[in-house]
This record gives sequence, C-alpha cells and structure tokens, in this order.
Amino acid sequence: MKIQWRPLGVDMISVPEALSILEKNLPEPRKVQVSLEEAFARRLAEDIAAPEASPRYTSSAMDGFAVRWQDLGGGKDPVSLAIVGESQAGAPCGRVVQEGQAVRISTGAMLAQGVDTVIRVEDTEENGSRVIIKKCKCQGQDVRYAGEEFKQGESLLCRGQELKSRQIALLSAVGFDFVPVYAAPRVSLFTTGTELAHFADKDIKSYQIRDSNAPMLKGSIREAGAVVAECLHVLDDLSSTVESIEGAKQDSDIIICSGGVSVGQHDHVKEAAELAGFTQLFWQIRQKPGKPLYVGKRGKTLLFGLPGNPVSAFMCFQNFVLPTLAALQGLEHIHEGFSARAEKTIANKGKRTNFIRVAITNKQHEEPTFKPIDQQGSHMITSIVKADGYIAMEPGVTLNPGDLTDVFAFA
Ligand SMILES: Nc1nc2c(c(=O)[nH]1)N[C@H]1C(S)=C(S)[C@@H](COP(=O)(O)OP(=O)(O)OC[C@H]3O[C@@H](n4cnc5c(N)ncnc54)[C@H](O)[C@@H]3O)O[C@H]1N2
Ligand code: MOO
Repeated sequence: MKIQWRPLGVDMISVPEALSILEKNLPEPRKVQVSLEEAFARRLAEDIAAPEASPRYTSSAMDGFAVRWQDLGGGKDPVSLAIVGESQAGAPCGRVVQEGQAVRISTGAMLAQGVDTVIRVEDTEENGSRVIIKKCKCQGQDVRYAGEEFKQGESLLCRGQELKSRQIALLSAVGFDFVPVYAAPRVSLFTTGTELAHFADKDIKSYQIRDSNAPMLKGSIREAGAVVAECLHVLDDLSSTVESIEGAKQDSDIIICSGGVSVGQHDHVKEAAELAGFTQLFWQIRQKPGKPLYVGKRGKTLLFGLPGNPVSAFMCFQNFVLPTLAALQGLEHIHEGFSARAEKTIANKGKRTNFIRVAITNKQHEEPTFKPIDQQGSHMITSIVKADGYIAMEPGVTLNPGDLTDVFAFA
C-alpha cells in the first residue's frame, strides 16, 4: 500500500488570512467614564472640546506693576505713579485704577479694571507710596489675555489620543473631573503544563521547567495597556482545562492560554475551549514560530491558545494579541515598522512566514542595519532578549546584504 503523506501546511492559513479573520471578529472597545486620577495612559473614547476659554481671565505675565498705558507718555521717559493697591494671584484688586495710579501685581494675578499694561519690577523704582516706571515698550506688554490660547468650544484633544501627563494637565486646567476613555481590556491568563514549576520554586525537579510564559505574558499584557484579571496554572488534563476556561472571570474581554494547543495526546486547550462554548476562528497558521496558534470566540470574548514554546507564545502575542488589545482601546494601526538594511544574506527556505528576530547593528546611524540572532529556536528566550525586534519573511524570499526591509520593534 502506498502511504499518502499529508503535505505540511495543507490545512494551514496564512498570516494575513488569520489577521483578517481576527479583524472581522474584534470585540467593540468598551467606553467608560473615569476620574482624571484614573485616566493616565488610557485612550480617549471621544473628541474633547474646551468647556471654557484659556486663560480664564486676563492676568499679568510678570511680577511688577499694572498701569494705564496712556499715563506713560509713550513709555520712553520715567513717570511717577501712585501705588493704590495690590493684585495678588488668588487675591485680585477690587478697585478701578484711575489716572496717575498703579497697582502692584504678581505673575498670574488678575488685571484690575482700568489697567492695560504690566511693567516688570526690574524696570521700576519704588519710592514710598509711589513707583517710578523707568521704561515701557508698548501698550499691553506682559499681559496674558483671557481666551488668547483657545476659546470655549475649540477642539482640544481627539478620540484615540493617549492621556499622558501633558494631556492630563490640559484636561485638569479646563476642569474635567471625569473623562470618556476606552476601558483597559481585562485578560484572564492560564498557563497549561504539568511540567511547569513556579519560577521561584527552589525544589524544582529535574524533569520540570520554570513557567516563564506567565511572567512574560503578564508583562506583555501590561505593556499593551491591558489588565491581568487573573493568572492561574492548569495541569495538562482536559477537565481541569475546561473548568479553568469556564471559570474565567466573567468580565474578562480576552482569555489567553499558553501551551497545550498542538497535536499531542496531552494538548487540551482547543478541545476544552470548544467544550466551554468557544467556536474556532482559526487553528494553525503558516508561520514560524507559532504554527499551532488557536483563536476561538464565544459571544464577545476571544480566546487565544498560544503555543507553549516561550518564543512562539511571545511572537503570537506580538502579532495577534497586541493588535487585538490595541483595537479594544480604540487604536487602529500599531504595527509600524521602520526601514533597515540587512547586514548579511538571510533566506527563508521553509514553507511558513518566518518571524526572524534581529538585532539593530548601528542604532545611531540614520539608516540602521540589522542582523539575525544566531539561535532562533522557539524554546530559546535569548532570541527575543538579544533582539531589538523582528522581520517577517515570506517563503522563498532572500534578503541580500544592503536590502531594505521593515523591522518591527519590540516594546
Ligand atoms: N507532532 C507535532 N508536534 C508538534 C507540532 C506539530 O505540528 N506536530 N508543532 C510543534 C510546534 S511548532 C509548537 S510551537 C509546539 C506547541 O506546542 P503546545 O502549544 O502544545 O505547547 P506544549 O506542548 O504545552 O509546550 C511546548 C514547549 O513549551 C514549553 N512550555 C509550555 N508552557 C510553558 C511555560 N508556561 N513557560 C515556559 N515554557 C513552557 C513546554 O515545556 C514545551 O517544551 O508543539 C510542537 N509539537
Ligand atoms: O511553530 Mo513552533 O512555534 O515553531 O515551535
């Protein structure tokens, strides 16, 4: 009898096909109102218009004296004025300033009625209850006018913008106590594997390996602006895996499993996900590493079954989970590569898209070059630690020294 070998990759889909299926099944980002205190690093879910003008009132830009320009006779020769009051920041001067009068003023203090110009203290000389104005350039000097920065209703920030310290400063300056943002996606994380020991386990057995995927994925989830809702270790056993997936926190947007997604007798994630009500979106992709990646959907929840090999798990996170978490926070494009030149020949002689981890060799130069990390095994964590990012090479492609391609940087 002639044996019919099933060619590798016959049932597998390509990376773009997988991404396009994922894109069609992305959950809608959740909008929430959060206090400004909690808004740091979140993305705006709506455009923001100014609820009031800035500055709110006309004030002084300098410590000195507020005067009437018409009293200065052109500002070239010294003029003596009577000091009739003070306008302090937080304690305005209530009087209307008359001819021949000046008011002491601090930076940021409201301009009293009647005055229109500020003379910095260095250009004055005090003499008892009078002040000599030695010089003045022009009417209105050192005055900050109400509304000169922006008017009420003007656009301040756009939907999707990340709220960092600068944006938080602007929002607080115009009185926002709550802002509409996209909620941080919540992720339930399960690392499967009977061989796994906690990284701090001092009694680790010779046949065990330390769980590095849990700390790596927790970090990656946080780097992506999401929240680890829970992180549990699951043994390679179907009922435990089903139980974990069914018991995942109800408010999780995404479930990530690591390991147990290939074709071994003890790989249960795909079956468990389906027993827990998930429908397969895809399983097995023409990519290296990360071939056995599984993605399923139940209602609005997506489940990613990442391969157990640490580098495969990391690269699948980079290519599939990261864009999903970004989309859940209102971001459309996150994979922006930068152009760099190959330092030596690299060829993809295989049948899968190859995510080759590379190091940038001259970071300072305006045209960077890169070289592949020597050891690219999917169990070799040094291949992602030594690398600055990766390139995606299609089967049959060869890059010669000097050829340009996109490098995708790691966070
Ligand atoms: N007969 C076949 N075997 C395998 C195939 C295949 O097509 N046919 N695919 C290989 C590929 S490619 C990958 S990738 C792996 C993925 O396997 P699983 O997702 O089922 O992962 P496990 O078998 O559970 O573990 C694989 C490897 O990774 C280590 N591991 C698992 N979890 C962790 C963790 N949390 N931290 C650190 N390391 C972890 C585990 O000990 C194994 O060494 O399947 C191939 N096999
Ligand atoms: O696809 Mo696997 O991730 O090469 O070891």
